Amino acid sequence: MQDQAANNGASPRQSSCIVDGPIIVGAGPSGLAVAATLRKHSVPFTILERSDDIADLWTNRTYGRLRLHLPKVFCELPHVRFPPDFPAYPSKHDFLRYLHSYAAHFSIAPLFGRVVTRARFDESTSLWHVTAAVKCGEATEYVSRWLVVASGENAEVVVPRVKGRERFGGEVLHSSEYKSGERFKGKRVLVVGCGNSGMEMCLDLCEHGAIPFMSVRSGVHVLPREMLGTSTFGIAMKLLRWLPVKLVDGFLLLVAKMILGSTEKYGLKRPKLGPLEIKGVTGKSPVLDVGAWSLIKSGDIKVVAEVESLGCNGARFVDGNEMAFDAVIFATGYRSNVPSWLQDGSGFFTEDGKPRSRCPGNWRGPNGLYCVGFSGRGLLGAGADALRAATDIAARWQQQEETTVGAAEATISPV
Ligand SMILES: Cc1cc2nc3c(=O)[nH]c(=O)nc-3n(C[C@H](O)[C@H](O)[C@H](O)COP(=O)(O)OP(=O)(O)OC[C@H]3O[C@@H](n4cnc5c(N)ncnc54)[C@H](O)[C@@H]3O)c2cc1C
Ligand SMILES: NC(=O)C1=CN([C@@H]2O[C@H](COP(=O)(O)OP(=O)(O)OC[C@H]3O[C@@H](n4cnc5c(N)ncnc54)[C@H](OP(=O)(O)O)[C@@H]3O)[C@@H](O)[C@H]2O)C=CC1
Ligand SMILES: O=C(O)C(=O)Cc1c[nH]c2ccccc12
Repeated sequence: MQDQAANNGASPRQSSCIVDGPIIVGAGPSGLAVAATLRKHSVPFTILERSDDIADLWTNRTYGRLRLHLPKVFCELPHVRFPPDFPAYPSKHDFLRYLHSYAAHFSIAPLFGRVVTRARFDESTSLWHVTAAVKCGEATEYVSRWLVVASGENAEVVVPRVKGRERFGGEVLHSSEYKSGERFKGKRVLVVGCGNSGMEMCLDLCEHGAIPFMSVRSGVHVLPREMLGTSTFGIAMKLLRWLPVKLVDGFLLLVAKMILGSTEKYGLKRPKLGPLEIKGVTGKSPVLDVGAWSLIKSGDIKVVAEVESLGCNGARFVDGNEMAFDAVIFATGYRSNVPSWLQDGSGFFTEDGKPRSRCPGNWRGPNGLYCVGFSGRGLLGAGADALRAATDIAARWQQQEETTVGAAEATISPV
């Protein structure tokens, strides 16, 4: 890394350095997988990570009971298998252990505490200028030919504006702040949202003696995590090799109905598009049930309508019902933060901060821009993107090195 200027005179203080190899934004699974693959090709890199450790989402923004909900073979990063003693569905602690040893194995040392606030492409030099806020208003500009966006589809929380929220006297939190149901024992808790987070928190609340209510707006596909002893996801992947997605969805829904019964009867309408098709088209994940469904059937988890407003001690719903609650937890999902920092002149990303083109053509943008972990296919998709992006960068890096060495040899060779 080459230091360019101590301070350009602008306020706040900003230093600038040209880095060797690409700049990677984010040290989650995607950023680590890109770095590992670059390491294999002997390409240097710089990772900028806002938090003070790797895998911030998994370390700090997930609940205690979380397990991978896809079988382990679908969650491994490129080049390193999970240890053989890992369970079929590793816990978040298992997964974190793996990620730390992955980073150590490839000697990946991100620069922590660097919040990327701006990235712009300079047409005149064909270089990316990436600004990262460090602390106390200080900032550093990193300059490179290549920029890898690996900041995640789940970078920021989504909390809807609900009328009367400021009047509600109980605790309000987002699922990313929820650790365990222990402290809600005996409390009436409204969980807004019925994705995997909403479902699993309701299950956890029940198991800790709380009284959960799950507010549903538009419904969701609930699938058993396993069908006849085999993972539903694994079956779907196998069938997709031979059959179109609509047929596979039809099969999954038929078996789900046989195993779970009708979900509509309990207030969970199924979307019009099938579970895999809707995941591909909108990114909405089906719920892979790990136990909440039977508690919905037994009435321990109560399904309620969309929230209309909050009051001092409870909520009003769009169907006119009103109920008292001690706490409200928004399990309303996440969003990308790319639009807040990437100046994307070419419109490669949408306003939602996801690549405009669909998988598999979504990992490479113009001008040395790459995008890893935005294919809506979880860790499996992140690993595939990482391999493609890092291999492409490595080829260009090698080319550049050869040109530079060639030019240097030409300069020093005797005439
Ligand atoms: C609760 C939960 C459970 C999940 N379970 C599964 C599962 O079982 N299987 C599966 O396949 N997928 C799962 N997912 C999907 C999840 O997106 C992936 O597992 C994985 O975390 C994606 O990795 P990533 O590196 O792309 O993003 P992240 O893990 O979100 O990592 C992005 C990193 O970028 C950093 N960052 C963001 N913005 C900036 C910035 N401006 N400057 C600097 N750094 C920044 C973040 O701090 C973070 O460390 C789950 C998601 C959630 C929320
Ligand atoms: N064990 C595991 O592996 C787990 C994996 N995950 C994954 O993490 C990702 C995020 O999941 P999750 O946190 O559940 O988020 P999701 O985006 O999947 O679900 C959000 C939920 O909140 C609802 N919602 C959003 N906005 C509003 C609003 N304004 N008013 C009312 N309801 C609203 C949505 O309803 P609507 O459909 O109407 O918009 C939906 O039910 C997913 O990929 C998921 O699969 C999460 C937890 C556990
Ligand atoms: O946890 C998620 O939502 C994931 O992104 C993993 C995932 C990728 N493809 C899927 C299809 C069905 C269910 C989960 C996933």
